[in-house]
Amino acid sequence: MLKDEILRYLDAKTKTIDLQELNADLTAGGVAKALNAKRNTVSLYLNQLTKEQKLVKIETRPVHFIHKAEFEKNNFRLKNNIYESVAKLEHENDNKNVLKKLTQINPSLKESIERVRAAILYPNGGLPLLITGESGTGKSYLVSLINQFCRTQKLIKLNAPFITVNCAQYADNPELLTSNLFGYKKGAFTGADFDHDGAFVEADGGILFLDEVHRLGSKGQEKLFTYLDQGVVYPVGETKRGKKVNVRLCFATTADLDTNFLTTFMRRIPVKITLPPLSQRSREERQNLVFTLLKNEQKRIGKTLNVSSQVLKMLANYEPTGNIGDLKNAIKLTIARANAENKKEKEISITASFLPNEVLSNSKIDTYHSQSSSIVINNDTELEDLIARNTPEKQVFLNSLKRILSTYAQNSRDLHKCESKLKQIVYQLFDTLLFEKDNSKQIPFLSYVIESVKRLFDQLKNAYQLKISGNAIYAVSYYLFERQKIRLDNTELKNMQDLIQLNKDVQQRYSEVYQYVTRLIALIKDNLDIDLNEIDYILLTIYLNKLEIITKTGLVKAIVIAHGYATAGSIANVVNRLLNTHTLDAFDMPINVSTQQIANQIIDYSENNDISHGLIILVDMGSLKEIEKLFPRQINAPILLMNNVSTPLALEVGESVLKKRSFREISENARKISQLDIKLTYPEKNKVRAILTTCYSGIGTATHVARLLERCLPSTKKIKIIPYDFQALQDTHKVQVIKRMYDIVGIIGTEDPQIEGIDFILLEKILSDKGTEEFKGWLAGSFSNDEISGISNNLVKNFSLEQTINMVTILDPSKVIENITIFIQELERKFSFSLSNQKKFTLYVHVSYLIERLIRKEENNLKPEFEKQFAKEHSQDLEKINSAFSVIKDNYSVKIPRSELIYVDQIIFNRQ
Ligand SMILES: Nc1ncnc2c1ncn2[C@@H]1O[C@H](COP(=O)(O)OP(=O)(O)OP(=O)(O)O)[C@@H](O)[C@H]1O
Repeated sequence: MLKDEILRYLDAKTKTIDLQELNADLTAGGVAKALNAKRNTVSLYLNQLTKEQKLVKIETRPVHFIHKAEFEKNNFRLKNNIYESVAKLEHENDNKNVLKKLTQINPSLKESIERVRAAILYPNGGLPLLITGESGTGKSYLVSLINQFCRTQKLIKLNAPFITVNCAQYADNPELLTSNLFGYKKGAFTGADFDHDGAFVEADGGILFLDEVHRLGSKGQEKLFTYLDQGVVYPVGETKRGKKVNVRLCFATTADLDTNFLTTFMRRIPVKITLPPLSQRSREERQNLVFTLLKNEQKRIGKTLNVSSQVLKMLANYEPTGNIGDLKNAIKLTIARANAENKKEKEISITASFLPNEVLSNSKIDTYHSQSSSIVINNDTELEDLIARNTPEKQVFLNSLKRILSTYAQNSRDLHKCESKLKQIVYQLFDTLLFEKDNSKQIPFLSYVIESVKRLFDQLKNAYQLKISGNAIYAVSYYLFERQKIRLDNTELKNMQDLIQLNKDVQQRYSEVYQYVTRLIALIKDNLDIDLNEIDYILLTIYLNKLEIITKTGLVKAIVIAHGYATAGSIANVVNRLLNTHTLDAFDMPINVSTQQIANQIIDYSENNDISHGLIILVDMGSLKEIEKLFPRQINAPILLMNNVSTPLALEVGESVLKKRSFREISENARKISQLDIKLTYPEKNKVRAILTTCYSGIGTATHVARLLERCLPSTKKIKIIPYDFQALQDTHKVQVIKRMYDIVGIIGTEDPQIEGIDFILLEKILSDKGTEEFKGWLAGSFSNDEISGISNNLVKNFSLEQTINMVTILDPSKVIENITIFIQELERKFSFSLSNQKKFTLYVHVSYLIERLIRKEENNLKPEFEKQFAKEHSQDLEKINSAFSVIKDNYSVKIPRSELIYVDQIIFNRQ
């Protein structure tokens, strides 16, 4: 069939490909001509084969096609099957470091590999190399890596030959071996009917690998001297005119060097290395090899592997006589068996029952490493992540850092392009530190760090009025605990410039979380004396951004400023204790402090605390006039300034803050307590433009929508995106406060809160022509036309359903969509109605977020009385919703709490 023919043809052509000079043989026209077929039909098949991942398409002009597997065999792995250019394709070449990678996985080979490198890089064609080692220790494998290394380092041409001759195949016929190696002349022996070039001539310009070289015998070895000494080979039957060839020689043998080789031959091979058998490798190294082989198999079959800890342990302890070769076969067999039993499953569990008998009986009992847990290996799992489980913390840390920086550099230093990849690396790092390292021991310093981080988080929560999930405390504590052991010197951070740039990008991209992290790091430096730098800003910000950090709906901040050693502090203390919560902050000022210094203190406070809901300042001075004047415009919140502070006044204010009284009420009540001046100022001139996001199903989803939107806007902060609780937007008083603080441009959400004078765009309509136009209109005052058209392009990218769901969950979005679609169909069937698109969209967003919350065991609480009453009134409907959730419950092993059923009911029926 033509399609197969095309594949065979390109397979052959790819063998000798030179990426720098792609020729016409690899184009549709070239293929059509060579196979004498119609160009259109050939094009059709070429594209089909590309889709089937058998070919790789390079979109040069004209377009070229190469055989993927053949290319990867000789060169490097390709992640995609379509590339814009040869340069883009070459970008994937991480084989430059194949030898380095080998030593990362096999530390026992480090010294040998150093010598191999030195031999290869030796001027004028390198030095011959002899590799010894038991069968299956990886001799041939090492030579294949040497081959890749030579090509990618451009030591030989990309299409240079790589010829292997297994001398064992000629065990009984040394003459045949010699003639195959060196060639022969016509008539040299019976049957030599024509001149024949041997392997040496074939390998000219490339690599010749002689495996089982001890089978060469002494005569064969002697014949090699001529080449080794003069670079010339003499075909059998030719004694005068030798042929000059340039071949890099690699030899391998399982035999003893002293008894099987001529000493004169041995003397001519300057570099000899021995690969150790599995039994002489460390447990970590054997485990690394198991990971490597498992990952290779996973890639081959394309399914997710869930490998039990028992299997991991047994494989790591297996020391067969056939070494890595046998280990590889055992792993192949195990996975084949597991796969055969679970043919239809996309994820296969690899348990001990699938292991071959040899592994079960030969694997040593493991008593020492009883900690290890099972692992999941899927398409996204990188070998580095698996290896990290075995590596010392500093190495894990450095490896992650290097991967972050190289990913960033490879993506043209554009955070948007590599955001998800970076997140994956960071989450993996934290997971490794949290779950994989042996944290079971009681370590006093770790307990101290946990206690301190708890305290620091409390301060952070107070400063910014945040709600931070409990996980964060442990994740950050373990991180810091490991981090303080690591001292990084500058030589380890070669890409300092990139680091600084990435840090800036992260700051812009996640400005809100970055602000918290900055404060957190300052607190850590002060309290725990751990030295942190840009790296930590980047890692902590990306990690904490993943967790739910929600600004609690608005408490006003209040501070007491008084002269004297502890006046302000003691007033605030009393009030905080009486109110049983941290409500007031305090600043004690020296007696002779200037008003300007006080103002500076306040500005400083406003920069480190979330005062967006307002700031009350209680001072002990007689006149406010002077202070008020000193507040420059940068304090961007309403400020209520009161003088003559006393404990009763502070208590009244503290209580009012907790009760969320308005500034007007607070002022009136304060006047009842004492004689005082009160000034209220609004930052009218500096009002920030803001777009609000809201979602019927709660602040969590609104926050996610806000993040999606932030991704679309340039990071100029000309417009703030603020998530708001839908219920809060129903409260006219709260809306008034928001309006006073911000110039609200519009609201985007899943339900219109119907605020007078403020435009609303339905989330699902934002991509419609009308929605996008309206949104662009909102931006007109703040951005240039170019920026606006960039933003509208970003909208299309970020607001597809898949993207939206991708953003709100860590789960596989396509699976999530699939399951929610079934859930919605079930709902419609059970209630015999059909939901509007808007409702469906809301359900997709809400339920995907809900699944993730349930997996993380975070609940969305309702007031108990309300929940009870609601459940009583609508029990049948809640039951139907619950049973429609079966698909979600089964697939994610979660239970749906009653409060969540009520949320869904509210979305469907708008019931309050
Ligand atoms: N470090 C390694 N990482 C991953 N796979 C390896 C490694 N070393 C060897 N292998 C794999 O193990 C198998 C056996 O290795 P190889 O054939 O290179 O061993 P050998 O020493 O040449 O054996 P023999 O002497 O029997 O020819 C091969 O399939 C190879 O791909």
